[in-house]
Amino acid sequence: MKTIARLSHSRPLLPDKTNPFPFFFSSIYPNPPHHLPFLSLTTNPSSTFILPHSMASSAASPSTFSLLPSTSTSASSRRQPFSTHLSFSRSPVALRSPIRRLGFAGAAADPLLAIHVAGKTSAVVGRGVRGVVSMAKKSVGDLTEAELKGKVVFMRADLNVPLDENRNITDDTRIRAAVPTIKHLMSKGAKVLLSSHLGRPKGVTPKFSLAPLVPRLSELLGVQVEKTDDCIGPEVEKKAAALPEGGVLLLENVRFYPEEEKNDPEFAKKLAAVADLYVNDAFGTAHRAHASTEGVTKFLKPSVAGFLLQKELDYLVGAVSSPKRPFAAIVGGSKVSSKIGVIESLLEKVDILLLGGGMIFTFYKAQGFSVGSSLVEEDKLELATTLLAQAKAKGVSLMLPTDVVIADKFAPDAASKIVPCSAIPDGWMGLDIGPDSIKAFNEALDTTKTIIWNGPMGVFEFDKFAVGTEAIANKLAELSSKGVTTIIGGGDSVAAVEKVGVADVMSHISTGGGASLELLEGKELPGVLALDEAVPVPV
Ligand SMILES: Nc1ncnc2c1ncn2[C@@H]1O[C@H](COP(=O)(O)OP(=O)(O)OP(=O)(O)O)[C@@H](O)[C@H]1O
Ligand SMILES: O=C(O)[C@H](O)COP(=O)(O)O
Repeated sequence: MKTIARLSHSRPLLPDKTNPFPFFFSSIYPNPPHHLPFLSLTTNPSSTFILPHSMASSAASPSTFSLLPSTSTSASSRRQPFSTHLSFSRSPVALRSPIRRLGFAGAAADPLLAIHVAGKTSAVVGRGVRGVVSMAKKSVGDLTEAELKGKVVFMRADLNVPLDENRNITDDTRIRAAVPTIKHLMSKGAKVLLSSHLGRPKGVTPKFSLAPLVPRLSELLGVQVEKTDDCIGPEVEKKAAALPEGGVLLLENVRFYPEEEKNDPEFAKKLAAVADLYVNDAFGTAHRAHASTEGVTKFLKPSVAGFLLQKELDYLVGAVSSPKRPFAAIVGGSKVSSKIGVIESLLEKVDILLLGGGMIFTFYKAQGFSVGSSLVEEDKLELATTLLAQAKAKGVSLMLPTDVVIADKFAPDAASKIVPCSAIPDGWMGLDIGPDSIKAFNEALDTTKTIIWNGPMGVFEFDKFAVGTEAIANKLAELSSKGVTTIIGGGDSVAAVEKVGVADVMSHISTGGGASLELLEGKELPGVLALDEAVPVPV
């Protein structure tokens, strides 16, 4: 990960397979990675946001916003392809109030930051900012050795990894991501009860057992991990009592009990029964108010955030709340309906919004274009028009692709051609963004300092229609190496980035699909909210 290379720790902190986030062993980030949004931003409240010359000049001209076709309703004017030039109707100075660029001091001004975790407020101390208090969550890194040594820690991780038909792990990312927190606890002499769900079982279902994870966990942790056949009850009590300091006990799938997802307090109490304290590192499940993510905090004190949870929030909340600007979001995927909340929320934050994937055809149709047999959500046409108007009103440069790759059927071997987005023939469907759009998107991205990407640009599962998605992945990789903060938000976009082989280059790849979406929508995550507050730090 390139982020690591930039650290200025006095000791080498290089990532390896067992420790992808070595800098999180530092409890208060003495020298956090400088490209994290909250750290690279100025703390001078009177500073002026300066746009590159070309943008600043267009900023002076609000009327140049023209990413949409002419508002004329005449058929001929409507059939012109979209113009996609960039423009900013905001005044550069008024882009964001200064407080938004104050890193974690912005917590008081931005509710999103109120759910942040501890460990970095010191980064802005003494830089001329006064009277603002960070409302952060307590981190496992804040606990002293005395608070951990010999203590039984109930640690919730998201070890929901994909398994093949032979129950071999096909992607161990989530296991590796949990390792730094587990190792930290081990090194402090804690006894770790590791809890997770796998899949969505209805009752006890052997194929959803966590047993296949034991060898890989043991290998990554360098100790023999023991496993129980249950997650509560006498077996857990007995094995927990026999656990040595630094030992790890993997509890069976917590969702074998329906009480887990019901957040049943009695069940939460049983989960907590043998533990002294709680660490939540399950970012991927933090949007669920379940017994092991939320309920258990009522019975265990302290209840703190693990390093992975902390890192996810650092990037996803930090980037959205206090981005280095210009800040762009790329939103793709199949449906507008699944991304409405994300788009609406991002319109409040970003300077540039690029839309791709299946959802664009709903926007085209809303503008009066014929879209052939492309994916369209008829009941979202009005919404699409509203979103375009909202973008315009907020001065966000919203870009839709100007050309698309169309196919005669939804299949990997379909016949295909490139057409302007206004000229999709009947019987053809758009399955990718075209080369002109890729060029325009790349040019827009070249101007940015922070990029969040959620959702593929096309049907990337078919090689023929993966060009747009792969081009964006490569562009983000290139920009990452130039210091742009690049954040990939879960699910298919992560799969695409991995397919291209550039995952390691990105600033942050989220381990949470649903959780990262909810966070980007501005929703509060119950698994984070339930954790203890850090001691307020005046900054
Ligand atoms: N033009 C298109 N027509 C139909 N389906 C498309 C098109 N472009 C992309 N898709 C499909 O969209 C799916 C992803 O959409 P979805 O809304 O699930 O995104 P997502 O999974 O939420 O993204 P992420 O996981 O990154 O958040 C992919 O399977 C892809 O094939
Ligand atoms: O895979 C995920 O997104 C998380 O593990 C959460 O799983 P869930 O959607 O089944 O709650």
